Amino acid sequence: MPRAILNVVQLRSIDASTVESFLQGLAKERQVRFTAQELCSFTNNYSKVLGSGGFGIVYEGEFPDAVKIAVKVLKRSTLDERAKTQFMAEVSTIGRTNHINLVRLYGFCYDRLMISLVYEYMENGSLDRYLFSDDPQGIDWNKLPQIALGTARVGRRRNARVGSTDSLDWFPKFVWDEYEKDKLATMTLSHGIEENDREKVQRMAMVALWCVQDSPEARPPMSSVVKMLEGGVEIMPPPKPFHYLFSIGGNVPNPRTCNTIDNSIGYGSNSYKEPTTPIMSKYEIEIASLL
Ligand SMILES: Nc1ncnc2c1ncn2[C@@H]1O[C@H](COP(=O)(O)OP(=O)(O)OP(=O)(O)O)[C@@H](O)[C@H]1O
Repeated sequence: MPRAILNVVQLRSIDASTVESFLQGLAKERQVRFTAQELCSFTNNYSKVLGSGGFGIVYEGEFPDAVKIAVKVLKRSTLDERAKTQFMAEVSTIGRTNHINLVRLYGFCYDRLMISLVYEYMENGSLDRYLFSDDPQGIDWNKLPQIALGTARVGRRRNARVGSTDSLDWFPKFVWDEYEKDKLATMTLSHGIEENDREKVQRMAMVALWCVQDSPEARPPMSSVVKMLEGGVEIMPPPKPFHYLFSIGGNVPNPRTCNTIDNSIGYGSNSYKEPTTPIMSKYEIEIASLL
């Protein structure tokens, strides 16, 4: 039978209800705004808690087509400017991000009763569970650089939570102290890191010290972080971070006079000035590359 006729026969065998349900499925896929009632039904009245974070509680749920979801209900008490900004930043990524290393945001609810974010469900929970676990079966030193690299690849901007100290935890300061004393190698040794992983660990520590510079301007863009983590470029010695910790009132290093990592890894000052909207310039997450 000629191919064209075969196609017609095959098309005819698909009945109208199949097409209708296919179209309804598509329409559903595009729904990004949900009502509080819909979320209540998807989560079976918020019956299963997956965990909680700084902004609220995360519940397990399921769309009517059985796709599993995680619904983060933002706490009313934390709905200050910071939470609202985070909400808008997250919502602004809908439809713009599709990356293997990013949890997909399916949609949101924003109404009188609640503000929530609806995410793709992660079967294995969150990364921090593995990063901070003492389980020897956890992540090894081969996997960790891959995770760091994957994370760096999805971002374009610098690590720029200016003024935020919640993630410093003083381990970075300890790492700096060791680095300054030229004792990074000893530090890796004392932490039981095996010989063949030490170079990787030291490289990651150097990149991390660049990423936690006081001044956002002094931090490398993610494209450079990727190159440094990949090992294709020499990592210049990072300037001293956390100046405010070392000397109250001390001078924050001037990024323009800091050690010019720019030249060594080939990014110029132009990349700092891309035109974006204010919300994007602060929060944009872009597909830097697909693995
Ligand atoms: N998409 C998801 N799939 C499965 N579990 C999730 C998902 N998102 C969050 N969780 C679970 O809920 C917990 C809390 O997540 P949440 O994002 O609120 O915390 P967080 O990472 O501390 O973030 P925040 O910076 O908002 O406080 C996670 O540790 C994880 O166990």
